[in-house]
Amino acid sequence: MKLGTITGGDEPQTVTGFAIDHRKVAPGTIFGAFDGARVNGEDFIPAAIAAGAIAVVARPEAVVEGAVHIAARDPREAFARAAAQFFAPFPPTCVAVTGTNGKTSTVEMVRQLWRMQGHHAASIGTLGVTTADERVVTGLTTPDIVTFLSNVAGLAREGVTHVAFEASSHGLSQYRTEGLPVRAAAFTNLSRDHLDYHGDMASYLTAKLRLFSEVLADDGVAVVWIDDPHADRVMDLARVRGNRLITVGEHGETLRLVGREPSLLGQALTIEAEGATHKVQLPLIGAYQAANALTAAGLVLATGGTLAATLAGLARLQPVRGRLERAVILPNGAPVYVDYAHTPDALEAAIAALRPHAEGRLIVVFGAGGDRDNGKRAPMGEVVAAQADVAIVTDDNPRTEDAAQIRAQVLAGAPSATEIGDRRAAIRAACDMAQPGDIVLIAGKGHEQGQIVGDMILPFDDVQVARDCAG
Ligand SMILES: CC(=O)N[C@H]1[C@@H](OP(=O)(O)OP(=O)(O)OC[C@H]2O[C@@H](n3ccc(=O)[nH]c3=O)[C@H](O)[C@@H]2O)O[C@H](CO)[C@@H](O)[C@@H]1O[C@H](C)C(=O)N[C@@H](C)C(=O)N[C@H](CCC(=O)O)C(=O)O
Ligand SMILES: Nc1ncnc2c1ncn2[C@@H]1O[C@H](COP(=O)(O)OP(=O)(O)OP(=O)(O)O)[C@@H](O)[C@H]1O
Ligand SMILES: N[C@H](CCC[C@H](N)C(=O)O)C(=O)O
Ligand SMILES: [Mg+2]
Repeated sequence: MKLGTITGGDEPQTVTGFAIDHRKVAPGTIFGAFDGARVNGEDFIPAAIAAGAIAVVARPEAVVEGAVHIAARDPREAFARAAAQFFAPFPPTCVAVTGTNGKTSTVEMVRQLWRMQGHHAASIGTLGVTTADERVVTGLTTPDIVTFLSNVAGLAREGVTHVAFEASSHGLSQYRTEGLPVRAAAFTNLSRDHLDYHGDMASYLTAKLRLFSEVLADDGVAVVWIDDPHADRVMDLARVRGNRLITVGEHGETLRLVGREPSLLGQALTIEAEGATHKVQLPLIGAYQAANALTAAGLVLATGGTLAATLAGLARLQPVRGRLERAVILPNGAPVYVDYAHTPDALEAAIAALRPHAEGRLIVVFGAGGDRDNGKRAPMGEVVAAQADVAIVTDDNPRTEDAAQIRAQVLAGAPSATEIGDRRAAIRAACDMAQPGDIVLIAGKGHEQGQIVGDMILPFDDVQVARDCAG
């Protein structure tokens, strides 16, 4: 059904659009008034109506005068449903990925695998909206519901039939990715992050599980990286709802990873599937990239891909921007890698990925973001202090916080680390100390193009800065 008109006033009125920010309301808009982390959207209802809103989705107790009040206990959910009716149709095959780490990598790999199988595919997430032809940056991992639905509908109009999107925990708890049928949903892993927003690990997990308990279609497929300790929770939900389950990993039923041999430019995977043993040369390094590749393969199998084509596709995967990306090789032969690790678990995974390739030392430059979970800072320091040979603590998007204080909280977990606040100077110091056989890892910013200080975004690209050091 297409939502075209709204009744409740004197006569039906034509709906022209949806907005959750009163500054984006035009005549004919349906406005969603949500209580947020900073302000209460209900305070902007009069301004939205003055700007032409014809209906307002808000809690029953909100005051709506001069427009239709669509009252709902959970206005975000009700708004998402209505907006989806307005923006439909969507591509027939949409899949979602949640988990603390690996969402961006997995959706990008799914997009690539689908494309290799001849589909018109796109991915949406931290890197923006990516199609075969272009990448448009949106700013958030999961954009707001209006941007999300209009983007997905726009892709359908362009002929895209397959979309893989990231469902962040923030996005799931704020209903930013609702309303379209999700044919398959994947879980990568759960570890510490975002507790500033969710409070504790149990609530953080609950937010992620909503993808499986509510968002995944009744006849959808749950794809699970089974080696994560929280995988059982996802599988329980799938069993209760009667969803088909695809499990991947060392304990996987569908794709069982029985061997992983690092090679110079990638790794040889041995996978048991459909009663046979398959060898795949994955052109990406690190256990974590193998995990994401298998999860992506699970999603492709869930949406009609054959085993043969999907496993063959893994051997042709292109690297994901900013994820163990080799930025440069220094004149003395030491490589410099850029990775988006910004949690303790991710740092451990990135360091473990590079360790087999380092004949000498592993030198790690890292920091923690401001206005984000401060409880992850010391554990990030601990991981690097324990796993790397040289640790350099620097700044990574201090935002509105005091950068020196963030560094001190990281250093609390890595007391012997070197502190160099200026990120460019820190990267230069790491490159200067690298000897032949060493590896430099610059963690935290990956693909990011700026350093956020206060409300300014100062241009900054780890890859470019590393190249400057080499030249
Ligand atoms: C904490 C958080 O997630 N905030 C997001 C959330 O804001 P909120 O609902 O709490 O909004 P609010 O600012 O309190 O305002 C409440 C309501 O009033 C409306 N409003 C507000 C002001 C005004 O003048 N007029 C008006 O109508 C707002 O549009 C909103 O609907 O909804 C907004 C619109 O969707 C987001 O822009 C905003 O993201 C902020 C900027 C943010 O930094 N979010 C980060 C933490 C985030 O979401 N990150 C995850 C990544 C996680 C990961 O991948 O690891 C992501 O998915 O991107
Ligand atoms: N499966 C995994 N297991 C452990 N660590 C991982 C895994 N996948 C990725 N990582 C680490 O997390 C970093 C971010 O990866 P990616 O961007 O794919 O995750 P994400 O879930 O999209 O992150 P974000 O929440 O910021 O959007 C990588 O650079 C790597 O260090
Ligand atoms: N999606 C993550 C990205 C963190 C990247 C890191 N560079 C930082 O700023 O902490 C977040 O918003 O928490
Ligand atoms: Mg991401």
